[in-house]
Amino acid sequence: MQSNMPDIADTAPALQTGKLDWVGMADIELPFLFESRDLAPINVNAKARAFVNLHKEDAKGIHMSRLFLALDTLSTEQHVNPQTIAQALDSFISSHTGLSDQAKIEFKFELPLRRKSLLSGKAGWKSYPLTIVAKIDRGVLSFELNLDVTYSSTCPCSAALARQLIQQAFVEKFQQHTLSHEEVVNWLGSTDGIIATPHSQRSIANVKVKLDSSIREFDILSLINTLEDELKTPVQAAVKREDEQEFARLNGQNLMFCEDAARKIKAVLEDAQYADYWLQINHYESLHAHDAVAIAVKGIAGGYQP
Ligand SMILES: Nc1nc2c(ncn2[C@@H]2O[C@H](COP(=O)(O)OP(=O)(O)OP(=O)(O)O)[C@@H](O)[C@H]2O)c(=O)[nH]1
Repeated sequence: MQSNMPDIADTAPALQTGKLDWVGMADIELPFLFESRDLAPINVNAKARAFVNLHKEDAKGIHMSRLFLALDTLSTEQHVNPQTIAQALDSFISSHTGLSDQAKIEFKFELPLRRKSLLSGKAGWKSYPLTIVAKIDRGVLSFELNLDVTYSSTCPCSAALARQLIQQAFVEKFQQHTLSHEEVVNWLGSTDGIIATPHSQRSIANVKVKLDSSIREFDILSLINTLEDELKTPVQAAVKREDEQEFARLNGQNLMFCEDAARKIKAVLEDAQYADYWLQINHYESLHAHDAVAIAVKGIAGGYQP
């Protein structure tokens, strides 16, 4: 049937000749089973982008269906891991002999993970936005992860200003007489004892890391744990009162500007020895209607740009 049909991608002349960097499809719906170290295979609903370059200057076009069907195999017959992604990239190239020598796949999805509460022993689901970019360029494979981690940041400046107001309130209230221990404890437990509170905000660390091309498996859980352990105040899933109190303590003990968060994350990414990294810290301010942002890269030649 197909052989009787016109196939203009193969036979028609290009309207205009020239090489193209990427040609393919975006926003492809692709549910699949995702594999990563220390996690059971997870069902995710990804949006995929699939591309090859078109280096044959006079070819009319690429064969979109061949890319689409290779992704479909990944979705229906395989689990997604570095090996199966590499196979799909290889099939992109081998199905475009003479047309392409580079291929790229991007998967964007939310990774749902069970996360433990701080103290109460409960657990709940928390989703992490994740993008995986895999490329093959003249036989050389590369992987990149792009992950968002959401946390709470309490402003150190606001905390200092609030402390000053609390001191002033104390001086005004108790200037006349000597205090008993009980009076101080009672006052500290009253609303008057905390006359001002520092502002804190929901914040997001966007982190992009380049992985070693020889990796056998993804290790998203350890990257998330490393980032959250460093920030100390990740957004929580299940929360009982004891967890909320612990969260308040952690916020009070980890006051941070966006610069502080950026330096913490930069240090852990350096320690983890990623081939390259890029990070952007976003503090979605509750004081301002605008946001506080800090950006850093590893700074290698030809690497990520800030
Ligand atoms: N190259 C290209 N194809 C497009 C575009 N928009 C839609 N398509 C369609 O993508 C469909 C699949 O293309 P092919 O992979 O060449 O399909 P096919 O010829 O049935 O598959 P093969 O026999 O493997 O070549 C065709 O029907 C094209 O019309 C576009 O902008 N560029």
